[in-house]
Amino acid sequence: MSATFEQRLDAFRRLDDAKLTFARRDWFPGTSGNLSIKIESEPLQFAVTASGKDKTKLSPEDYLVVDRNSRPVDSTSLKPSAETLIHAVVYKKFPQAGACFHVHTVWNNLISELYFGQRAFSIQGQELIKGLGIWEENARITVPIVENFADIPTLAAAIEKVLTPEVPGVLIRNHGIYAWGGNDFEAKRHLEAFEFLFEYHARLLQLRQAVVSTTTTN
Ligand SMILES: CSC[C@@H](O)[C@@H](O)C(=O)COP(=O)(O)O
Ligand SMILES: [Zn+2]
Repeated sequence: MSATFEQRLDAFRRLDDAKLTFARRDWFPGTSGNLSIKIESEPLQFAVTASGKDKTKLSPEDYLVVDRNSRPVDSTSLKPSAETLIHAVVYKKFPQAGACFHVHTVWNNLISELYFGQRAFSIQGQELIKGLGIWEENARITVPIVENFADIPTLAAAIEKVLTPEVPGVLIRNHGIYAWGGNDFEAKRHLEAFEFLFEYHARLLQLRQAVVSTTTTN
């Protein structure tokens, strides 16, 4: 059965909210980024941003609904995000996921490049790890990093291989992050927590370097 008008409207409104919040933070440079919200699990249907749009703006042609094969469920001139396949991979792997957000930021790109050698970025003992829903004492998280394959099915397959239920996100080298959650509120919280951790860690490295330089030159 196809999503009802009310279900679509609700998903589109939630996407508007998320999009404007992230746009205010400059998380969509150069039309980058894509967002989705699940509408139905069985059969899978989700609302996703249309490809190539300026995601800092709202228009009546921002979103469309696609099926588990990333194909539009209605006849439309809109093209789903070029990376819709990645959203579909997340929803298929994690049936409890209800929203999936992708942004390109300088901090997530820096971390993805710095730690690509290890294919993962780990961080421990930072309070914002709780923002990922991980509450253990002195918790350590490991975010997988995949190569930025230009071919989207190849990229989606690489992502599928490294997805883990422990951490609701994956970095793509010199590209950006995909973060998801049970609903849009949770996916946003996860994305914000990841971005905080990336920026914190990158700035810490810079400051440590500055301290080392000061102490060695004085
Ligand atoms: C314009 S650079 C970004 C794109 O190549 C892509 O990575 C992206 O995030 C947005 O693609 P889109 O098809 O608009 O969803
Ligand atoms: Zn992208």
